[in-house]
Amino acid sequence: MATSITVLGSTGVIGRLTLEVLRDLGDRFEVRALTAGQNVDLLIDQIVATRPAYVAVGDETARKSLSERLPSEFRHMEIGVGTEGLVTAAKLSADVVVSAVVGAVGLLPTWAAVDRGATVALANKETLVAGGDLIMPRVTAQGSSILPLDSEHSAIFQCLASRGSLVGSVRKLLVTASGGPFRTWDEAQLENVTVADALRHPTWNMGRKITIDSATLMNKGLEVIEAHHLFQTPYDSIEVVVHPQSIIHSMVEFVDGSIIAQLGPPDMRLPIQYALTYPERVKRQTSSLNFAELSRLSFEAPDVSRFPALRLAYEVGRAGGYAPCVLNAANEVAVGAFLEGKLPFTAISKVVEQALEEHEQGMPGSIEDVVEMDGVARLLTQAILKEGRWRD
Ligand SMILES: NC(=O)C1=CN([C@@H]2O[C@H](COP(=O)(O)OP(=O)(O)OC[C@H]3O[C@@H](n4cnc5c(N)ncnc54)[C@H](OP(=O)(O)O)[C@@H]3O)[C@@H](O)[C@H]2O)C=CC1
Ligand SMILES: CC(=O)[C@@H](O)[C@H](O)COP(=O)(O)O
Ligand SMILES: [Mn+2]
Repeated sequence: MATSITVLGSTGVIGRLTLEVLRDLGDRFEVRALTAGQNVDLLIDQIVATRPAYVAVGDETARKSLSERLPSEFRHMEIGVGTEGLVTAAKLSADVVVSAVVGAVGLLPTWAAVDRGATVALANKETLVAGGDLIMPRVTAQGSSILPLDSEHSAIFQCLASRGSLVGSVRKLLVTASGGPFRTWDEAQLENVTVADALRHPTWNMGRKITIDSATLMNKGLEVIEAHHLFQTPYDSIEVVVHPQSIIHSMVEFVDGSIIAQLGPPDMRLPIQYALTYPERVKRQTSSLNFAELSRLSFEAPDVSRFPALRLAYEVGRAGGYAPCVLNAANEVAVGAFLEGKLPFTAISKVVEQALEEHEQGMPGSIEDVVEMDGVARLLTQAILKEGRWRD
């Protein structure tokens, strides 16, 4: 019988690659539901190609546009809207939910999928950053599982899959980072970064928000928190290593000093397929890495003085409570402002730091508390931007 699958964020970079991998895998999968934000044209193509039972879009305007333009044979389809539509999609009885929306909008649908014991293939790291302390125990309680799609976490997952003894054998996780487009830029150059500069990632082709996060190293910070939750590893045992070629996707050092690394070309179809077919490895038409041509793999330490977002992420991870949720929400707002040309690049982490200084401390008791704090932190960050308080 085919495995049923729901893709949240099917019109994004990861969503599109997921559908490509599913197409290549043939009839072992069937699509149950798809969700998009605003890209109705692409969603219509995806509906025609995969024939889901349910779809959802970001808002009422997108719903109206979709229902008017759907080919007649799909006119009967139920179309969900907004967070409610995402949650409905996640609750449908698919075996696997690919969580590939961007941002904390993924919190409630990812929670809904976990809550019904589904397997979640997780790209949406913001959800785990904001709500990981509640989500991971829920995964265990509900018999759900989270399979990482993020390349570094897939790499670590693959390294751990090959270890002999499970408990206590890991010394540290080594999370690799490309260093982003500004790895070699000095502080004066960073003051004059343009949006186009920041969107030019050296090794990966990704959505706009994560591309900016890679440029500030916030992406690596979010990934450290993600690794902490996924692999139940203390922050002192998670190290970031800058590796500009993005060939080693991460490594695990074991207590005997041995290190296992996962390597491959920078192509997200690999971790996506690994999660979807886990624990099987299925043949793919890919070219092998040519080590003679690669010639050099290099490594350096991250510079948290030029890229303070990474330091902030370690700090909030260690602090716990609402702090990681606030960091994430403030970052989403600040990155949005940068992309609109309203905030300098170097101000992104200053805005986040200011929001962390001003926010209310505390511990969320439920996922709804996290969603509420996400909203509060966004309003706080907008006020910080409006009043320029990040300059203080
Ligand atoms: N791209 C990559 O290589 C990697 C991405 N990730 C993570 O995966 C996630 C997705 O990244 P990526 O695919 O690059 O991002 P994209 O921006 O390309 O895609 C985001 C998806 O989310 C949808 N979306 C955005 N906002 C909303 C909303 N408010 N309501 C409903 N749907 C919404 C978009 O819809 P639409 O386009 O129709 O508006 C789109 O389908 C992120 O969390 C990212 O950090 C992790 C590792 C690698
Ligand atoms: C493909 C992927 O997993 C991204 O998260 C990638 O790692 C971003 O690159 P950086 O290492 O530059 O953040
Ligand atoms: Mn990654």
